[in-house]
Amino acid sequence: MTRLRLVQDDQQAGARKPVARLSLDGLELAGRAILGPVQLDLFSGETVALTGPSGIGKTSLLRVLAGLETRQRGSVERPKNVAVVFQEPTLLPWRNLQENLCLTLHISPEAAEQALASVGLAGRGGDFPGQLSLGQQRRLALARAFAGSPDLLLLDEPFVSLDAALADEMMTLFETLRSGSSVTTLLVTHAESEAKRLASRIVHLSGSPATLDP
Ligand SMILES: Nc1ncnc2c1ncn2[C@@H]1O[C@H](COP(=O)(O)OP(=O)(O)OP(=O)(O)O)[C@@H](O)[C@H]1O
Repeated sequence: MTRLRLVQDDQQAGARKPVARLSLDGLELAGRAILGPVQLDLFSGETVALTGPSGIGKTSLLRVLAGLETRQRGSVERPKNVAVVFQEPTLLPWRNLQENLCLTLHISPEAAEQALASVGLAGRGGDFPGQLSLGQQRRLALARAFAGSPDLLLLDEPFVSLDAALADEMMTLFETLRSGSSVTTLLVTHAESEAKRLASRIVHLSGSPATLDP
């Protein structure tokens, strides 16, 4: 049985009220223990990187936080307005870019156009997702996440399998969008360099048996 351990730098915890709080006793999927006891508080405006080897349970933890996975034991507190960006952009292929933004975020066409412009897609609102490169689709997915002004942003390896130049461009874009917002972010990543560049705090999912280091 895989058991997991979360090593968390607790310096920032203090008495502040977290924006999101995960108090997990465990998560079993298909009869297998995936996650053990995990306590994770996310505080206002911070970007926390969640790292760990492949298959350890990073995406599962993110899904629990997002409310997409409900089979866990334990409690999750999250704000109302949560945005999730997955590895693969999840755009509606039969809707144009402007509709993709307006329909999912309930924002005006003008706000949608502004969001498109913020990621270098000005004037492309009438195009369909299939007409975009993967890099452009990923930029749009990021723009959509920020355009909804989320209180909590959950990113699941949004820069993975991009060439180095494009990954760098995406990270710069993320930094720009984040600088105009007070969003609290959890970023799942394999890449130490990415975590160091983007995160104010790094937590590491690892170990067997499942325990939580102080
Ligand atoms: N719906 C599911 N049913 C059964 N097992 C699952 C399910 N989803 C994930 N798992 C298993 O849970 C474990 C953790 O998967 P998860 O995707 O959370 O890991 P990860 O750390 O995000 O991996 P990677 O870095 O490779 O994306 C894996 O062994 C996976 O096979």
